[in-house]
Amino acid sequence: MSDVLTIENLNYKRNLKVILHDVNLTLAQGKIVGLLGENGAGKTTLMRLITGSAKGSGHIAVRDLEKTVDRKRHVSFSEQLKGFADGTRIDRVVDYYRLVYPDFDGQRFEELVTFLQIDTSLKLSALSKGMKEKVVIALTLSRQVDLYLLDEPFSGIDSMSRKRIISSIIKWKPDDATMVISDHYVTEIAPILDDVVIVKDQTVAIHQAADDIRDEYGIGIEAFYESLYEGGVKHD
Ligand SMILES: Nc1ncnc2c1ncn2[C@@H]1O[C@H](COP(=O)(O)OP(=O)(O)OP(=O)(O)O)[C@@H](O)[C@H]1O
Repeated sequence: MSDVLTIENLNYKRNLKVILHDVNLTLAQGKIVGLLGENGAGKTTLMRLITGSAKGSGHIAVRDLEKTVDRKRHVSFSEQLKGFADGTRIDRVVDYYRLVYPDFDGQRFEELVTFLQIDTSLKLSALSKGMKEKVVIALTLSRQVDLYLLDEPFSGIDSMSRKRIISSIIKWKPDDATMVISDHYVTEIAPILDDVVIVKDQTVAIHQAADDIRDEYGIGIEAFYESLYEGGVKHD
């Protein structure tokens, strides 16, 4: 399996404050990756750096391509909806996606809309937080790319909808694409994760296969994650 994402010696400061330092991370093709860390750890920033909407020093390559324009072409990032005015109808947003992203798959979007029970005639302003999140997920997953970045897709989402979203991720993720999902909670996504990446102390502190964590420490992902904030993990 080849690598989808390679990050080498990435550093990023904002107003002289170090936000992320010495980040090294390689993600293989076909994985579902949990990007975990507490509030303000730098998860969103890391995603912005990957797409090129934030610029740091170091190297970031998606499918060996380093130029921002190439990276944007191969990455579908959930944050992109932020640029639309509140009065925009969902179907107008979809028109925009069709126009701007040649890889946008309208058929796949229709399937997701049905599955996630979205009414596309509504304006963004008429959507609840959870509904908006579903729209973002449908749009993000409807592009055909190598790397998907979902930033906290479960915020404001009730538990039935969470289950649906998790099912949609499994169902619509292309086999050879990699999906990074950021969250503070891991309970619900833990069972579907292949890899766990933890951002702590302004860097990627841990990147391990989920199965290895279970084997090595004899505990689940959630307990492992929590133990990092309680003075480290203990081996069995
Ligand atoms: N626009 C900004 N201006 C100044 N500092 C910022 C800005 N955006 C983020 N930061 C800082 O960068 C750091 C990382 O923030 P980021 O949003 O990436 O974290 P996060 O892990 O996604 O957090 P959360 O889980 O709360 O969304 C924080 O210290 C935050 O204060």
